[in-house]
Amino acid sequence: MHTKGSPSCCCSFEDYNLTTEWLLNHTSQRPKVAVICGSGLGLLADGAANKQTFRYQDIPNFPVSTVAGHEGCLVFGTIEDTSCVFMQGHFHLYEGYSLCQVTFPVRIFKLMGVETVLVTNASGAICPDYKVGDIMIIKDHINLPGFAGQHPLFGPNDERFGTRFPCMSDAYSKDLRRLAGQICSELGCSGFLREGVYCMVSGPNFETIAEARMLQVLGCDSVGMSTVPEVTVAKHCGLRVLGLSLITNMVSLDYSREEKVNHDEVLQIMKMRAEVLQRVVTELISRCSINTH
Ligand SMILES: O=P(O)(O)O[C@H]1O[C@H](CO)[C@@H](O)[C@H]1O
Ligand code: HPA
Repeated sequence: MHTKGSPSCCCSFEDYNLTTEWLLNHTSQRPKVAVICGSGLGLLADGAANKQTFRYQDIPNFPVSTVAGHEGCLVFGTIEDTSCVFMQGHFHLYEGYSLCQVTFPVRIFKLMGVETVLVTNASGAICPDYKVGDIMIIKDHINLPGFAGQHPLFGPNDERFGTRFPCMSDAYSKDLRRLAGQICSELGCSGFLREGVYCMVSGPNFETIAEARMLQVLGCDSVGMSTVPEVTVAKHCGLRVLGLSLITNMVSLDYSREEKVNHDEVLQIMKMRAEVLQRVVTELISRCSINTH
C-alpha cells in the first residue's frame, strides 16, 4: 500500500494485485465466502476445518489491527464443501486508517474469487425496544461519515472494480436476510432476533445524548463505528452482502440515565453471544450457495 493510486486513494490496482497474488501463492484455498469478524468475534472461524492462518503483519500491504478484541489474523478454511476466509479483526477510521485501507481486504476477496461477504459487528441500540444481546440482521444503513465526504469510493473510479455510481438501495441481500432469519429461528434465536437500520459514526467516542437523539430522529436502530465502508466497497464490486450486528449496549437517550458504556462491556456481551453467532454463521456458509443466488 505504498504506491499512490490517486490523491484520495492510497491503494493502486497493483497493490491489490500484489496482495492477491501473495495469498493465492500461499494458500490452496479459493474462498467463495468471506466473513468479517467484528469486535470480540474472532472465534467465528472456529467452525471451519482445514484452517490456515496468516497474521496481518505478514501479508504484504495489509493494515494491522490495533483494537482490543481484533486478533489481526486472516484464516482460510472450509465449512462443509465451501471454502471460506475469516478476517479476525477489521479496521476502523478511528484507528487512523484511510477508508481505502479500511476496505482493502474486501477488494482482495473479490480478486480471489469471493462471491459473498458476511459482516458482523457490535453496536449500541438506539431503538428503545431492543435489548442487550439481541442479534440484528442489518436491513439497511446510514453512512454518516459519507455525508461529510469520508466515503470509500471518493476519488477517481476504477471501473475494474465497479461503476462510478453504484446503487445502494439493495446493499444487503434480501435472500440472505431471509435465510439468516430462517436459520436463527431453527437455532432457537427468534426471541432475540431483530432486523433494522445500522448507522456508522466515525468514533472513537461513544455518542453524546444529543447525538443519540439525532440518530433516533434519523431512523437508526443501532449505531457502530464500522461495516458501512466494507459493505459499500463490497456492493460496488458486485459482492453479495449480509450484515449481522450484535447489540452490546443501550445507547443513552436520556440525561437521567446513569449507565456508561465502555469497550470492555462491549467485548463481554460479544463473548456471551459469540457461540450462537458462530453456529448461525457456520450454518449460513453451508447453506448460502444452495438456497440463494
Ligand atoms: O464494529 P466493531 O468493530 O465490531 O466494534 C464496535 O465496538 C467498538 C466500540 O466498543 C467499535 O469498534 C465499534 O465499531
Ligand atoms: N456506539 C458506537 N459504537 C458502538 C456502540 C455504541 O453505543 N456499541 C458498540 N459499538
